[in-house]
Amino acid sequence: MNIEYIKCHGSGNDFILIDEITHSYPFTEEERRKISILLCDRSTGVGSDGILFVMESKKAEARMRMFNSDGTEAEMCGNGLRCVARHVIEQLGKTKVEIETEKAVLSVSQVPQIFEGIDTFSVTIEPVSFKADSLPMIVEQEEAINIAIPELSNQFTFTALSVPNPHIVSMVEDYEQEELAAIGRKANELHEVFPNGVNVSFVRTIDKNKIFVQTYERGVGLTNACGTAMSASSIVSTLLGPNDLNQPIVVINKGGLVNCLVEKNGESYSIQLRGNGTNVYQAAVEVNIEEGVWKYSKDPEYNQEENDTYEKLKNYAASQS
Ligand SMILES: N[C@@H](CCC[C@H](N)C(=O)O)C(=O)O
Repeated sequence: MNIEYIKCHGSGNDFILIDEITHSYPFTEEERRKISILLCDRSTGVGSDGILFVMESKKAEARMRMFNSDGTEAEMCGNGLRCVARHVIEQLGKTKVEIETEKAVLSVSQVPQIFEGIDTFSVTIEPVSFKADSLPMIVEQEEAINIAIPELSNQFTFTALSVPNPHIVSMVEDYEQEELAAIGRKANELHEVFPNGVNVSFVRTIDKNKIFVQTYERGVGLTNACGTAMSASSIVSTLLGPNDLNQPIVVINKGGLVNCLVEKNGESYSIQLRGNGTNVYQAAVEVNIEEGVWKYSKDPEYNQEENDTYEKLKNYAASQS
């Protein structure tokens, strides 16, 4: 099967975007899983954190399905949704569209640039729930806010929330990356507490309304950034840290930065996640799914200027962390 794709990223969280609206690929569910494992592999595949399948929708301008590099499907993907937002916005020549995701139809739009030269997309992250059941997380309390999870750590405390994929977030003063990786791995093996796995984030306060977030992603491992995790972390840092509702929070990550605006309506939270949706290159691959092999049928064509501009944002972000 010949598959055209765009290699894209949101804050260095990179994806293979496959447009099933302009190309009708006859993927079965099992094939989507196998293609994700085959192509996302960093040593033998194209290499990426996941695949974004852009599909027809009856409820919105398009539908996004996101598969992690281990072939599991996630309920939501914030950085990926910005890449899909850009793709659909450019295809339709609009500045605002709606995208269907597994749990909700979400508004996405093009907004003023967060950094010079960086086309910026805003995506709404909701529904948000602190109910342990919503992750699910098996715990005595109905909500797990700033609690110890001795199976994971004797040092850090965690807050659990779904946005709507599952996250636990710890506000830390300092940490070693290896500690986060070890806790992330443990959490995703602890099926008696997290039956569907969980994304694990460490949040460091840099200043008021400025945080650094790193995430061990379910189905992937440590990534440069995770959009839903930065959204979840922004909420937790308004609850437990110095950050404000309705004020843009600058979230620095290993791959760049985004802005998160946390809003509260009654008891419900939502987040406006704003950042890049960078197209790194376009290419095509010939894939034999049964044999698990692939080769380029069209070599990558890089968007040099766009990539160079993003490097400037990345360097700036590194100077801020
Ligand atoms: N990187 C994504 C989240 C991808 C899914 C996640 N690994 C999960 O399984 O929930 C983001 O930007 O939100």
